Order: sequence, then C-alpha cells, then structure tokens
Amino acid sequence: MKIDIGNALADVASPGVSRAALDRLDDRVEACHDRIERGRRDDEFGYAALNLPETTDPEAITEAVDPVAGAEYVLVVGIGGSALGAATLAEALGDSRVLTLDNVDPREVSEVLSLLPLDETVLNVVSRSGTTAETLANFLVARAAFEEADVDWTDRTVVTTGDSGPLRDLADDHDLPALRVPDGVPGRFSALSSVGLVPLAVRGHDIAPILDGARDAADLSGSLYETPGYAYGAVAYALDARGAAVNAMLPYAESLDSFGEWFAQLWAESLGKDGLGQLPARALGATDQHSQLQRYRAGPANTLVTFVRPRERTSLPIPETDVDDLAYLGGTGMDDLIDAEFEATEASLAAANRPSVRVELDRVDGRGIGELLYTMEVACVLAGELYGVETFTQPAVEWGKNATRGLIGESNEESAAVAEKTRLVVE
Ligand SMILES: O=P(O)(O)OC[C@H]1O[C@H](O)[C@H](O)[C@@H](O)[C@@H]1O
Repeated sequence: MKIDIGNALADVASPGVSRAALDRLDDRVEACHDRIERGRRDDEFGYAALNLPETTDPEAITEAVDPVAGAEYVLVVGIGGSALGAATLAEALGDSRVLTLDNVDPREVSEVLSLLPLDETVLNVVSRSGTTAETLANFLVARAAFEEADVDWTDRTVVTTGDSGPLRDLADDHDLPALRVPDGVPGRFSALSSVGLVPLAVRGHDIAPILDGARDAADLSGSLYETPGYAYGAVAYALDARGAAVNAMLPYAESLDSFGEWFAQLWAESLGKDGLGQLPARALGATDQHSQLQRYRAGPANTLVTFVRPRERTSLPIPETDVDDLAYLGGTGMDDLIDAEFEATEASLAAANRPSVRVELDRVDGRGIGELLYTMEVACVLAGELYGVETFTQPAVEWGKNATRGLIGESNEESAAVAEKTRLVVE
C-alpha cells in the first residue's frame, strides 16, 4: 500500500499543509501512536479492532459455516457496520451473489426476496446488539418468505451476533450456526471479523488472504512518514483544520464502489462529533469525472479528494476503428484508458490548486482489500486521536432511533417531539 500526499502539500494546494506543519504534526502522531498501541495491548473497546488481523481465525469461521458452505447465494441481513463490510469484501472479490438487505424499503425487500432462489440461498443475519429494528424486521420478512416457499429457513440461516440478545436466543432455540461478534469491536470496525467474513466463507471463498493483507498494514510505527494509514489520517485531519471540510472518496475501480460506502460510515460515525469531522462524499472514477468533478475543481475550495487506484487491472483491448476521430482509442486497452483518466483528473485538481491524496494498492483482490480496509481504520483511529473525539461511539444516531421506536410502539419524549415539527407547506 502506498499513500502519496504530495498533492496535499501547501506548495501545490490550497488548503494545503506545509512540510514544516507536517513535521510538527508528526510529534503529535507519535503521542497518538503510543495511545493506540496501549489500547491494542489492553484490548480496549475500539482499539481491539486493530488486533483483528491477528485474532480472527479464518479456519474457525470456515468450519463454523461448513453445514451451509457452497451456497449459490448469500443474503446478508444487517445494517451499517453489520452489512457494509461484507458488501465491500464481496464486491472486491467480484462476487455478485452476496446480496444485502440493509434498508427497510418494502419494494426493494419484496423484489430481492422474490428474485432469489430461496432453496439455494443462505440467510446471514448480522447484528452486534441483536436489537436493531431494521435488521430484525428484514429477518422476519425474509423468514416468512422462506416459509412461504416451503424452504426450511432453519437449515439455511447463519447468525452473527453478540453473546446475548434476541438473535442469540433465536440461534440457540433453533440450533443455528452462530458466530460471535468479537468483544471490543464496534460495527464499523468489524469487517475483518466474522461480521464481514462469514458471507464469503459460505460462498466458498478463501478468506485467509483478506487477513494476510490486513496484517501487512498492521505493523504501525510512530511516524506518519513510515505508516501509510497514519499519513492519510494526519493529512486528512490537517487539511480539515485548514478548510477541507469535505472528503470525497474517489476510487478508480467499479469493484471499490461499496468501499466508498463503507468508508463513509467509518469516517462520519467515528469523527463527526463535538462540531468536528469531515463530511465523507462518495464518488466513482471515471464515471463521476462527468458529474461531481466540476464541483471538486471549481466549487468551494473545501474538499480533499481521495483517489484510490489499483496498480494492476484486468486488460481489455479496445478494438481498432476506421472512424478518424476515435482512432486514438484503437490499439489501447480499457485499463490504459481508465488509468489515463485517473492521472489526468489528479493532475487537473493539482493544476487548480485543489488538494488530493493518492492511495495505491497492488490490485483489487482479497489481500488488497484487506490491506485497504485496515489502513483506513488506522487512519480513522489516528484522526480521532488528533481531533480528540470519542472515535468508537455514535451517540448522535440514538435520538432518531428512539423517535422511530416511539412512533411505531409506545410513544416517548423523542416521538412526541416529531409532532411539534414546524411546517410551511407548499403544494
Ligand atoms: O450490529 P447492530 O447492533 O445491528 O448495529 C448496526 C448499526 O446500527 C447503529 O445504528 C449504529 O449507528 C451503527 O454503528 C451500527 O453498525
């Protein structure tokens, strides 16, 4: 993994960070690193997630799912950190047969359930708490669909949850394969545990390379100049302090589209606290060169663009053509084209003095995605230390959750406030 922060320096970009400021920040990085290492050593809540490459046992996961291994489809029922890791990993491995129900949109849920051959589908219900309303509602609807199709859901369901709670009880009552969400690991940091890996193991993938890749990135030193994750976290933090309130994640690979979603949760839920934190924006290269790029290059100078690109791609030759205007494309490859677009876009931002960072992985495969996810988690934990926020909590999502519960069930203070909404309606 390589992180190039050259285009975030003050002599290229505004906002930008000077070498002198980076050197000063590196002293703070060293202190933060000591804190992070202490947290890892003591398996403290949140910091324990950075030990997952060592503590997750791929063989144990593969063994636990053996009764349902080799399924044609896996339907992951979860939300947030209990869905995005699996979706990201599956997409990176090119497996389109891992599907996710992470919303309670009735049309989408009905469509997914009616299209899937349920007798060839394994249901993986994932919830750390075991109490999340969206996940439980989707599970109940999916279970009913299995029953209606005359498929025994108890033969085809794997549960991933904590030590206690409704989902743990369900697994015990029906003797379902059940995997534990490891202690001390918040949902958005759990991709490299049973939470993210079970669906892939059920589909028959070798999950060990994902953890090998993560392990490659897990040797942290106390300097941003030596640890790619620290370089990214420190630069994102420094640019935010200088006005880059938006962080646009722009991977140049379709297979990293879901990674952008995963990153958005990681960055927003971990760092958006006490009036601080960058707003993660999601984009995709080269597609969004033809939409969002206009804003990134010529809108307000408040955005860090994070490029992610694999150095190696599948090659796909572009056929020769006798159309003169298109002749330049003939004889090249689509891989050359997307790389050229990436280089051109990066240079176009630098030419407009807009900051960007380049994240390069060897290729999008198990090892590559493991390394990328772990590097971004390290970056996020470091940024949390630099901001001085509580990286591993998410108190701001609770109000809305309580209000929803109150509207559907017994009313409460939050649901009562819903009725007090100020209205100015135009029809
Ligand atoms: O795994 P669960 O307990 O079901 O939680 C699923 C998700 O819901 C919550 O609202 C949190 O904000 C997320 O951080 C979490 O990943």
